[in-house]
Amino acid sequence: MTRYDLALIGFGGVNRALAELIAGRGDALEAELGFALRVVAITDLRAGSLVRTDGDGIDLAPLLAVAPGELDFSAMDGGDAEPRNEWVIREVPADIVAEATFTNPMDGEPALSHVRWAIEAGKHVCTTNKGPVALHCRSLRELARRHGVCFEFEGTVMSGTPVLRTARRMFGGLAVTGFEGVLNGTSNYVLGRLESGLSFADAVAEAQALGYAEADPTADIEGYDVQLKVMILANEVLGAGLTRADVPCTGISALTAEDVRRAAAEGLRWKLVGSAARRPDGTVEARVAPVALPDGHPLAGVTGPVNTVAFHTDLLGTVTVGGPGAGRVETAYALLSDVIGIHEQSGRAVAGAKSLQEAHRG
Ligand SMILES: NC(=O)c1ccc[n+]([C@@H]2O[C@H](COP(=O)([O-])OP(=O)(O)OC[C@H]3O[C@@H](n4cnc5c(N)ncnc54)[C@H](O)[C@@H]3O)[C@@H](O)[C@H]2O)c1
Ligand SMILES: N[C@@H](CCO)C(=O)O
Repeated sequence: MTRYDLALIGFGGVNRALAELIAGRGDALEAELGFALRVVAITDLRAGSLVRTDGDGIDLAPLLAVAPGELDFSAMDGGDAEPRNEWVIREVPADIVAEATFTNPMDGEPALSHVRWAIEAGKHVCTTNKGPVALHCRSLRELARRHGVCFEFEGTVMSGTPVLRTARRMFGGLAVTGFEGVLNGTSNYVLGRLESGLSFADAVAEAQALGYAEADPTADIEGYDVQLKVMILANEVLGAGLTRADVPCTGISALTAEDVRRAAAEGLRWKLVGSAARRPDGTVEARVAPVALPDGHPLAGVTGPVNTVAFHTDLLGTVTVGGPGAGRVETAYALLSDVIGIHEQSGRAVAGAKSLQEAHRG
C-alpha cells in the first residue's frame, strides 16, 4: 500500500481540519483511495514545531483535543518552541508539504519561501495560500517541473469546490472568453447579514468565528482576496499573465447596512464581483468591484459563504460552477483533493517509466 508522509506548515483552521480528516477517516480514505496518509511534521508560528517520523508518525488525537490557541509543541516528544519551517521543510523526510499559513497579498511571503524550499527539496506541495500562486505561479511551476514534483493549489479559489480542476480538465477544445463570479465567502456572508439587520462589525466577527475570514479580514472586505483569486483564475484559465496592478480593486467597506437594505427593497442585491474578459486584441481586462445585481441575475442568489463563477465559452455559452467558497473543512478537502491529484500524477509517472523500461527491454 502506498503511503504519503505529510508535513503541515501552519496549523490553523485549514491544516487542523486536514488533520481531523486524516485522524477521523484515514482508514476509510485508505480503503477508498488506495493510499495511506501519515503526518510526520507540523509547524506553526504560535505552537512551534513537532516532528515524529517513526511508527505511525504524529499522534493527532491528543493535539486535536487541545484548543487551537493553547497548543504548545515545546514540551512534547519531538517538539520545539520554534516553528523551524526551513529545517522541517528541507530536512524532515516527507513526501508532501501542505502549506496553509496566512496569505500575504503583497509579496506572498513567507509562504512563497515555504513552497520554494519544499520544491527544491524534491517534495510535492499542496497549498491553500493565494499569495505564492497569484504572484509567482509561473516560476513555481517551472521550479516544480525541474525538480519532478507536483505543485497543487485547488483550495486557493472557492475552497474545496473543484473550480480550477473543472476549468483545466473539462474545458478542453473550447475557448473561455471570460468569467464573472462571487469569489469571497466572507464579504458575501457579511452582505447577507447586513441585509438581515446586523452591523458591519458584528457581521465580520461572525465570519471570523465561522472560519471564513482571512487572518486580517481587511483582505476580504477591501477585495484583495478576490483580486488574488481573479489573478489565479485568469492566469490559469485565460493564460492572462495578470499582476495585481492589472486588476483594479474596490471592496465593500464603503457600503452601509442602509445601502444594502434599500437595494434589497428595490429588488437589487449587492455582490462583490470579480471578473475577467478577453479583449479583441487577445489581452485580458479584469476587475473587482461591488455591483448591485437585479434579483434574476445568476449571481444575485448566491448567499452566505457560497461562491459561484460563470465562465463564458464559445461552444457551451455560459457554464456555472458553484459551491462552498470558504470554511475550514471545505478548504481542508481541497488539500485532500490535491493529494489525490498528486497520487494520480505519481501513478502516471510510475506507469510511464515502467512502459518506457518495457519498450527499452522489448
Ligand atoms: N479558511 C478558509 O476558508 C480558507 C479558504 C481558502 C484558502 N484559505 C487560505 O488558507 C490559509 C490558511 O487559512 P486558515 O483559515 O487556516 O488560517 P488561520 O489563520 O486559521 O491559520 C493560519 C496558521 O498559520 C500560522 N502561521 C502564520 N505564519 C506562519 C509561519 N511563518 N510559520 C508557521 N506558521 C505560521 C498561524 O499561527 C495560524 O495558526 C490562508 O492562506 C488562507 O488564505 C483559507
Ligand atoms: N477569506 C476567504 C477564504 C477563502 O479563500 C473567503 O472568505 O472567501
